[in-house]
Amino acid sequence: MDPIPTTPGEDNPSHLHPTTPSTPSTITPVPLPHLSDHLSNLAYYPNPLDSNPNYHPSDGFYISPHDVIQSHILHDLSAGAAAAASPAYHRAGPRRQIHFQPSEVVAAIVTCGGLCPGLNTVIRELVVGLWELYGVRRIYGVTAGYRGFYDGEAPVKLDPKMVNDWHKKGGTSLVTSRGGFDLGRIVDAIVDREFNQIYVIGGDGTMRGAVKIFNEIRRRKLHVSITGIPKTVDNDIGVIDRSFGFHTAVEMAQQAINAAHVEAESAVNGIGLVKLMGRSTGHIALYATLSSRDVDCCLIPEDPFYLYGEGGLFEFLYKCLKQNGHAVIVVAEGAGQDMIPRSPAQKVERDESGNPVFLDVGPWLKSELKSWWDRDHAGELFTVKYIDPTYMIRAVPANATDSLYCTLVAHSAIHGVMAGYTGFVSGPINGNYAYIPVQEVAEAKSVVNTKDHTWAWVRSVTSQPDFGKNSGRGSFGSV
Ligand SMILES: Nc1ncnc2c1ncn2[C@@H]1O[C@H](COP(=O)(O)OP(=O)(O)O)[C@@H](O)[C@H]1O
Ligand SMILES: O=P(O)(O)OC[C@H]1O[C@](O)(COP(=O)(O)O)[C@@H](O)[C@@H]1O
Ligand SMILES: [Mg+2]
Repeated sequence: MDPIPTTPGEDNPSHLHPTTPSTPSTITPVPLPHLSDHLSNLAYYPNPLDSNPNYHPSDGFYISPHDVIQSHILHDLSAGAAAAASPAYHRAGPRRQIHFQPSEVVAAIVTCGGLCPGLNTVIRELVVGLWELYGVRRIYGVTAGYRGFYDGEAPVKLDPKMVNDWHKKGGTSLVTSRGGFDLGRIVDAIVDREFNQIYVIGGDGTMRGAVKIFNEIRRRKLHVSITGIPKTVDNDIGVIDRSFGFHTAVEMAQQAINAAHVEAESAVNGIGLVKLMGRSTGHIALYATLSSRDVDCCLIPEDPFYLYGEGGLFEFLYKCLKQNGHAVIVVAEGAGQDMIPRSPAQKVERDESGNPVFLDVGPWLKSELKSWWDRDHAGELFTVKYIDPTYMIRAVPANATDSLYCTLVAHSAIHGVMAGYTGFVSGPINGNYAYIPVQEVAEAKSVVNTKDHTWAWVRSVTSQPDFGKNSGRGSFGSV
């Protein structure tokens, strides 16, 4: 493929990079790193989609640097011009000119951190997309997370035939791991294996690692693009609307909540207690509660609760039992951690990636419930049925909605990397796919906002106490 000469105009490769829009606008795109930031004399080529029989690129097909997505689409018009000033991100999608010649691409795909429904779908779509859209033939899977770059099995050569049915399987066929982030050895391995496109699929920790790799690539002035594809079953990554796999996990959680409800309803003073994943955020618990409608109380890390006293959990539950004969509680694994007694060693325990290791809130709460009943209501029948679906909500293939997301996010990543962008993440912002600097994603965190309408909605469907308002009044004050 012949390089494109650099002539002024819309097709000038300099337009692949953020520029000042031709019409004055109050919207300034968030700058997106590009290989040309640290390398000079890059060549550009026509996009092979021009000659792909399945595509007929017409006006508007290719995304220009002037196509942006605003992060805030809700405005208070009384705030005047200031209302429109919110970060705008470059829109994801194919560019008219690409920087990588497909025959020179050596792509590496790696999955890191915990599982999430859809991981295998993203891998499949990266392989098929690189192969079919751009004609890339050298695609490798790095096994067992970041450590796989320099340790263990050699990268596996991937092709569409091999990954054909991966989307039907939960987990990651490339295998994943925590820890094992050795920056120097990872970048050395990238150089040794001549990888020039790195697709990193992972959560917040993975993105922090990707920032470091990106910075090291720039420091060494390597001709390597790196991109992050955000994966988090907890939905704890900021900037993007949500991660793939989150909706699937919420859907899976319904089975546990339904079972807890049936058990609770079928007992005298029955309590169904369900613990759901969510290390430091309660998104899964919240969405599972709202979609179920059988939940009486949703406990999340963002809304510290207490057990005894006026306005506390037990007072509320007693009311539920007297009114309805049963109650269903959903608790996120990160909730109530400050109330669970722990040894000094447990206080500082971390997993291999440095994440805090939590004590199990489920059995603790079950035991507290029993102690409360024995203490305050001895002689009355009481049952607690505890359900912990743990890995069952994430070790499954993606549902249809998440599957579509996986394809769109994988293709977005490919188009961006082929255009020479680097150090970025693809993800939906207000329903449209955007490119976001990986540094920004690594620093952003998505937590449940207990001041907004959604949390008010939870409280209105559950009628659970406003623990924040009442905090300090119970014998386990919130912290
Ligand atoms: N601050 C960090 N710097 C570099 N690497 C990190 C950092 N935090 C986590 N990692 C690495 O990213 C990978 C996944 O992190 P982890 O927290 O386990 O999962 P997730 O990415 O899903 O949040 C691990 O290999 C871990 O060592
Ligand atoms: O897979 P492990 O190491 O048992 O960790 C379980 C944790 O993984 C999570 O699914 C989150 O994982 P990530 O940080 O990889 O997104 C949490 O909900 C849960 O606490
Ligand atoms: Mg994480």
